[in-house]
Amino acid sequence: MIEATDLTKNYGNVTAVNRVSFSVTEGELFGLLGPNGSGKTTMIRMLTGQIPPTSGSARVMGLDAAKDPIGVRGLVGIIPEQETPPSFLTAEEYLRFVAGIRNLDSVDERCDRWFDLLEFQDKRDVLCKDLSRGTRQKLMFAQAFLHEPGLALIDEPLINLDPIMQRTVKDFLQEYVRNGGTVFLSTHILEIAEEICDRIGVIHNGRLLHCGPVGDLVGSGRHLESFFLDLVKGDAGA
Ligand SMILES: Nc1ncnc2c1ncn2[C@@H]1O[C@H](COP(=O)(O)OP(=O)(O)OP(=O)(O)O)[C@@H](O)[C@H]1O
Repeated sequence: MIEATDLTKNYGNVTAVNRVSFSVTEGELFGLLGPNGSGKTTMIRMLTGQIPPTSGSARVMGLDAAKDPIGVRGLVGIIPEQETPPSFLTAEEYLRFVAGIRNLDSVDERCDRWFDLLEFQDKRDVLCKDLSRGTRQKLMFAQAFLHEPGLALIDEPLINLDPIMQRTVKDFLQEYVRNGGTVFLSTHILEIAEEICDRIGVIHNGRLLHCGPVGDLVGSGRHLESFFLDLVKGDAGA
């Protein structure tokens, strides 16, 4: 579903992502972990064709993300970091707007499913500008999955959600991959990765320091936190 080869992004003289290669296969829940400023958002932006790489390439669902960014965005679901829905639409109007752009059928059923699943039926007629941050995050979730994409790329999925809703979203993501979907998420919350991811990549200063199954760490009796801290601190001191 994702094949990144030597992916690199420079912003002026800052190298945000530095020759990163990895792949994600169908049905995987892959987590990209890294401290603040390590390159996670830049990586997701390149994978979704929002910004071109400086060098290297990314194939996403068979398309070159730099050469066919619109094609990629048509196929995948995306929840960008800190993005909020348009302030002048209600929650339902926004979902219908997305459904229209994506040319979806059964729009009533799709909207109802998401208002029910994430428990915000009572907010469907509220203007987005008047929604709480958590409810806006729910709406961003709904828009990303409305077309039932084969691959979803999510930047910090659980930020702003209360523990009950975090549980709902984690359960949903795990069921989604059990049913053949693929998820690429970025986070600096290690517990999320440890709990739900099949495989993790650890990025620091734009470089991928590690890529492997979470089960390997658990099997070796290590906690992700100590593994992560050793990797990142060791790299900082290198
Ligand atoms: N548009 C930009 N122009 C210049 N530098 C940028 C730009 N976007 C990101 N950077 C820099 O690139 C590096 C990686 O940033 P990025 O946002 O990808 O990290 P991140 O891992 O998502 O961080 P966080 O967890 O804090 O969201 C940082 O040094 C950041 O300051």
